[in-house]
Amino acid sequence: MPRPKVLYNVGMTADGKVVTAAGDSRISGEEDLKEVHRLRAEHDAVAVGINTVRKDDPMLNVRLVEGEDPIRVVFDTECSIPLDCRLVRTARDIPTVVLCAEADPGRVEKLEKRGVKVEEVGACEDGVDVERGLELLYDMGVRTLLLEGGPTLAWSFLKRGLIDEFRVAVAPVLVGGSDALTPVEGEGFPRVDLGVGLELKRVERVGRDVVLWYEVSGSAADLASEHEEARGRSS
Ligand SMILES: NC(=O)C1=CN([C@@H]2O[C@H](COP(=O)(O)OP(=O)(O)OC[C@H]3O[C@@H](n4cnc5c(N)ncnc54)[C@H](O)[C@@H]3O)[C@@H](O)[C@H]2O)C=CC1
Ligand SMILES: Nc1nc(O)c(N)c(N[C@@H]2O[C@H](COP(=O)(O)O)[C@@H](O)[C@H]2O)n1
Repeated sequence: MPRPKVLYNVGMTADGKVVTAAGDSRISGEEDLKEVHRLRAEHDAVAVGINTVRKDDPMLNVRLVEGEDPIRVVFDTECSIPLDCRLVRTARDIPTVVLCAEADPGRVEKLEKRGVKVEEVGACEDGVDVERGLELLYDMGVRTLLLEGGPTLAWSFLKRGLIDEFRVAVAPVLVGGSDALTPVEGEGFPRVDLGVGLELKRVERVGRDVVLWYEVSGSAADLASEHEEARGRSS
């Protein structure tokens, strides 16, 4: 089934964290944030997991450069997105879609009254069925998706071969913290040779940050089936 092309973008410290153990995720420098807004404007939709909404209360719009706002998408298993978060409060002005596994009709009504489109796409082992969710976005006309995290949702995409490109802005700061999250969390692959291979396409200095832009090497579908086979062989 066709799905949108997915770019996963994060801001990371030089020691590999996307948020401190205490919850501060203001990592990218000013110039990179402008680039992120450019990327938002170039994509049909931008997606995050519900924890990112809870922790950051993001806007996910285009405001640091000129450009159109993308559709904002939240992967929210139980449709628990707070009614007073900024995404919901601005859903009448910027298209906002909540993809959930299942939803209470009363909750759906409250969200839809506020302009949010709620789609029940069913569940997978991690939460919302991501493959079905991407197919549905494709049916809605979304051809390009900017995945902005967080790392738990990113693992769910990655292990299914659903990330095509990875862009990381490395900030010149070390924060430590064994509980501080990295760009991809979840169970992880058991061996390095089972990991998703990347090909470096570009390195650039953006303000004080260094941006690394990778393509997933090989087709995502091939990688997903290779990983399945290899995981079968290793267990
Ligand atoms: N530095 C950066 O660029 C970024 C940092 N962050 C930080 O990451 C943190 C949030 O990340 P996480 O805790 O990893 O949460 P997350 O934002 O990835 O959300 C995970 C939650 O989404 C729901 N979900 C629904 N369907 C799912 C699926 N198929 N797979 C996985 N989860 C699914 C589940 O309830 C799950 O607990 C925040 O502290 C935020 O500040 C987030 C984005 C970018
Ligand atoms: N690229 C990048 N660098 C960082 O340092 C970040 N903290 C993030 N965070 C992502 O952007 C969202 C905030 O968006 P708004 O400024 O509110 O529009 C945040 O929730 C993360 O998804 N990204």
